[in-house]
Amino acid sequence: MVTVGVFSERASLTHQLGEFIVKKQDEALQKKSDFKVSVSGGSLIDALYESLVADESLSSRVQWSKWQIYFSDERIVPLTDADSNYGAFKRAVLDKLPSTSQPNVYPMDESLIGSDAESNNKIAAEYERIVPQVLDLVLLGCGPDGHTCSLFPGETHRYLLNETTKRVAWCHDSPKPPSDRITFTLPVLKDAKALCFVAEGSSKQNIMHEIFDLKNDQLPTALVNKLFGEKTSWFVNEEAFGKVQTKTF
Ligand SMILES: O=C(O)[C@H](O)[C@@H](O)[C@H](O)[C@H](O)COP(=O)(O)O
Repeated sequence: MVTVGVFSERASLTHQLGEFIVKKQDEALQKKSDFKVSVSGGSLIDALYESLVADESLSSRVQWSKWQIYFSDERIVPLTDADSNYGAFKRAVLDKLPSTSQPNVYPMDESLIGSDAESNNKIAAEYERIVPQVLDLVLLGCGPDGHTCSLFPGETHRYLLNETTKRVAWCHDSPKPPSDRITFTLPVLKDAKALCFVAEGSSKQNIMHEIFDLKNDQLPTALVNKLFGEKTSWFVNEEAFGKVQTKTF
């Protein structure tokens, strides 16, 4: 069963999200010397800033130097490009941390960017090489179409959901620009210890209804709930959850 927290105030959502992440960090650090986490792009990144940097009661408990940070998906653009997920995370979070308290961050190798399929496949393969088998926590967004990572709904994109060998794959036709991306595939989510979605705002109402009431597992997000529900948590606000009827997740 999926765990869902619905919040009326943004500050409570980001605080509880931060508590959740710090708990996962502490659990990981009780057993080993690092916390392996991946982040996604989109509005999640601002929520992470609010939770882990701006929230003073939490920021002092984040042991950044023990974090190993990966990207659940990345757009194939230079890391300084406005579209880069690494770039967005750097500007919102990393640049706000003191130089003495920086995490280890593993961005895509931008030196491999070319303009053909071969270089895009190589970028994915190289990223797969550095992503650990087991992540302690995978942080995910949910698009208004029900995508997560760069796993999109629909037949055109099924090749990514069906991927069982490649753990990181080239997404060559993303309906959300830019078109070329790399993305974790389901095997990475399967092996991770915990998965956590953040979804906010009224633009998510229809898709939340499809995911939680209709349980339409053609949607990658609903499929993640179905396959990995026991280790999946959602942090949503009341606007996003406005049309959801069910109380059993
Ligand atoms: O690079 C990306 O596009 C993201 O990783 C993507 O999967 C994102 O998480 C969702 O689209 C939700 O984004 P919003 O929260 O901004 O709607």
